Amino acid sequence: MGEVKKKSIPILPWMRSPIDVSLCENCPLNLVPCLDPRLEAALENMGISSLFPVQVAVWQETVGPGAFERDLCINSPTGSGKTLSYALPIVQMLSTRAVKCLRALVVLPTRDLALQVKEVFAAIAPAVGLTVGLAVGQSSIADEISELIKRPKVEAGICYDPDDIAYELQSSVDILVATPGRLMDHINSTKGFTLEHLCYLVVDETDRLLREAYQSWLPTVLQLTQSNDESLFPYPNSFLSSTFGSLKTMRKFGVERGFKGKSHPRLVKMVLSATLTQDPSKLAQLSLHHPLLMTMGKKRYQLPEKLESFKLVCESKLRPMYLVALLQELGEEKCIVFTSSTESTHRLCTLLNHFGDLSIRIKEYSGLQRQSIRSKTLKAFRDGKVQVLVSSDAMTRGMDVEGVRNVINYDMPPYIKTYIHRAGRTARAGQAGRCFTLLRNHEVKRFKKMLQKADNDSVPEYSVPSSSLESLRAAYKSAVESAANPNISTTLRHLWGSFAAFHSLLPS
Ligand SMILES: Nc1ncnc2c1ncn2[C@@H]1O[C@H](COP(=O)(O)OP(=O)(O)OP(=O)(O)O)[C@@H](O)[C@H]1O
Repeated sequence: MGEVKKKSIPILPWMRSPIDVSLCENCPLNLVPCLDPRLEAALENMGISSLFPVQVAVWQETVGPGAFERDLCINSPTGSGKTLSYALPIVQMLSTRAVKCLRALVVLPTRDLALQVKEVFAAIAPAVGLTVGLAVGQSSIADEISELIKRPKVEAGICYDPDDIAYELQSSVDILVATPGRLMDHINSTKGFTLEHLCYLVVDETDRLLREAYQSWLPTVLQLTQSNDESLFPYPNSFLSSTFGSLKTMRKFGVERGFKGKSHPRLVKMVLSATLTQDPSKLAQLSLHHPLLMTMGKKRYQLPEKLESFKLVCESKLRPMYLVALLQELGEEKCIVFTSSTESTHRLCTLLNHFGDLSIRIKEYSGLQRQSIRSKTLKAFRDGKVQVLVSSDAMTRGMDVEGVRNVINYDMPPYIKTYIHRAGRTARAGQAGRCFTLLRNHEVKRFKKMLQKADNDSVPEYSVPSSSLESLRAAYKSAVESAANPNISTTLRHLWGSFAAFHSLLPS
């Protein structure tokens, strides 16, 4: 029997002729056409003096001659400035709005990422009188509602039924940054929360958001923002509420300014990723209008220009020692260490913290932790009080921390996409950075093949001095031995299970 050929997914026709963002150059702010001077000043306050290529290209397709005619799919490397590429045109377009209502929705997969993106909007939107809200479940739902919905003043002591005044409730925000779960909570049960005026929908980290259904948030948002004649309901309100429950977010016809000759603006969609999916069935979920693909260069997978990749080949049992030796080599530089799961993150971190005095502050950053602990850790890392974060993939995608010079893959990433997102925590915004991957012998070939997908044909080997390794043996032995102590915690005993085999390698 002949070899079974892997079925390749056909590329959608519009994906075959992308706009090459790498043909754009940085553009000084004073040369950006139509940029509101108040936004120019806000950007300068952020330390930004010119727009990056992806920002210039998106500006041209939105505020510029493109005039938001097409939905945009932006596939541009990690750290290339995708957040501002959508935040700036949206804020510019909304700067002339007369009435406050929710007009832009940005959806991100994690709370930390949403907080980060909100900060970018918050740095520019107030300059033109716009308000940005957050729906991520960081505070109680009641607190979030009071941030998002403006309630009419009520005479002291008079109780009222919110249903009676629902028509008076207004949005307190023009732009909302949300995670899917909390967004659905507000759609389903927050009185006065409506998507009927929504003009812009941004789906950031698209491939991850499309992979996980999150209570069907996307079909719900698309359904609630459809403009069609049916939204001119001839039915009484009682029918509406019995049919749709509290989903009073039907888009009204003609309530907004016209858009390109139409009586109602189309909902403009912008979807972004450093590893955008090409899968037609996934993209179909977005119901894109005449989509335009924007990519950096011709290759599907791109690593940041100034990223250097290295491999360290070592025996499985010696990896903790190699890791510590490498961390010591890197000295004070901020570093993120990636493992394959939250469990191994926890185990590795526990081991590192029992490694004697390393003079390196190392912290775990994991989805198993409470948000308050994670936020504290991230702040300490940003402030330089912690040098090394140990994490698994889910928590750090899209994370932007200034000064991260190194990324270490303690466990080899399973896919090139994973490598790109991990490595992309360094070498951001045109800065240099290094990504080290610890490999076992049997992984070397697979790793080489994987990196070839990102046009990286040869990854040099990085060797840690054998003297450093030698000097760590005793500390490693005692960490392993303390793990064997029956009086210590289950976690350490678990570690002992993993590392007991290493005993034979230790000096007697
Ligand atoms: N025009 C600019 N000038 C200087 N710095 C910028 C500019 N635009 C963005 N930056 C900075 O570049 C960094 C990366 O930006 P951003 O987080 O938007 O990247 P990204 O493309 O979304 O990356 P990822 O795919 O990893 O999420 C941020 O620290 C941001 O402040």
